[in-house]
Amino acid sequence: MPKTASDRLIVALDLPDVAAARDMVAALGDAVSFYKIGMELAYGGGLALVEEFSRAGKQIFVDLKLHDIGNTVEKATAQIAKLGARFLTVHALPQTLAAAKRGSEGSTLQVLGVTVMTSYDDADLAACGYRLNVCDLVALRARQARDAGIAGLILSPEELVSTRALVGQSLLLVTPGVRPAGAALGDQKRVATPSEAFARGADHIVVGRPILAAPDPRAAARAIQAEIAQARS
Ligand SMILES: O=C(O)c1cc(=O)[nH]c(=O)n1[C@@H]1O[C@H](COP(=O)(O)O)[C@@H](O)[C@H]1O
Repeated sequence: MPKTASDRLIVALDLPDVAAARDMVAALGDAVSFYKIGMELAYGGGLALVEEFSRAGKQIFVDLKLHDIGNTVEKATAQIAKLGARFLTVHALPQTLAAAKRGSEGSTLQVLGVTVMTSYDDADLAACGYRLNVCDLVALRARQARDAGIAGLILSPEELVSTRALVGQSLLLVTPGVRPAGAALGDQKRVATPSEAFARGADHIVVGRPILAAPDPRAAARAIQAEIAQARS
C-alpha cells in the first residue's frame, strides 16, 4: 500500500508518563498516525499504550534498542511482538539481529537494526575504541542486517544515499536526526531537514522535540508532513 506523508512521519513520544503521552496524542489528533514509544515513556509505564494506541488505529514503533545475549533478545522480542507493535529496535550486531529475527518469527513485528547513534560522530566512535569511521561502520552494520534478514535500519540522514546503494529496497531506511530548517539540534550531530532526508531516500523519519516542544505540536507535525509531501512529489 502506498505510504502517505502521515505514515512517513513517526513522532517520538519522548514524554515521562502515560498521561503526558495520551495528552500529546490527543493534541496531534488525526494529523499523526505513527508514534514511537522509546525508553523514557516505556520506563514510565508506556508499554501499556502500545495496545491502546494500536486499537485507536495508530501504528506503533517500540524503541528499546535491545542488546543482550541471544536468548534474552529472542524472548524479549517475542514479548514485544505480542503487543501488536509494527517496529522494534535492536542494536545492529550480528548475534542480536539474528536473535531478534527469531523472536519476531510468526508475528507482524518488524525488526529495525540501530547502526550508529545519530548523536555520534567519528571522534565519538574513536573514543569508544572503534577503528571504523561512522560511514564504514554504518555500511558494515547495513550488510550484516541485510544478511540477517531483518526489516530495516535506523541510520542518520547522512548515510541514506550510500546505504540505499548498498542494500537497495531490501531494507526500510528509518532516520532520526531530522530537523526542520533553523530548529535546535540538541544532542543530534548527524542531521538533515525532512526534505533532505526524503530526497536521499528515507522511508520514514523520526521526529521528537521539534514537534513535542513546539507551541502548536499539531501545526509543527503538519508543516513537516507538507515538507515530506513536497519532497516526494
Ligand atoms: O532509535 C532511534 O529512534 C534513535 C536512534 C538514533 O540514532 N538517534 C535517535 O535520535 N533516535 C531516537 O529518535 C528520537 C529523536 O528525537 P529528537 O532528537 O527529539 O527529534 C529520540 O527518541 C531518539 O531516542
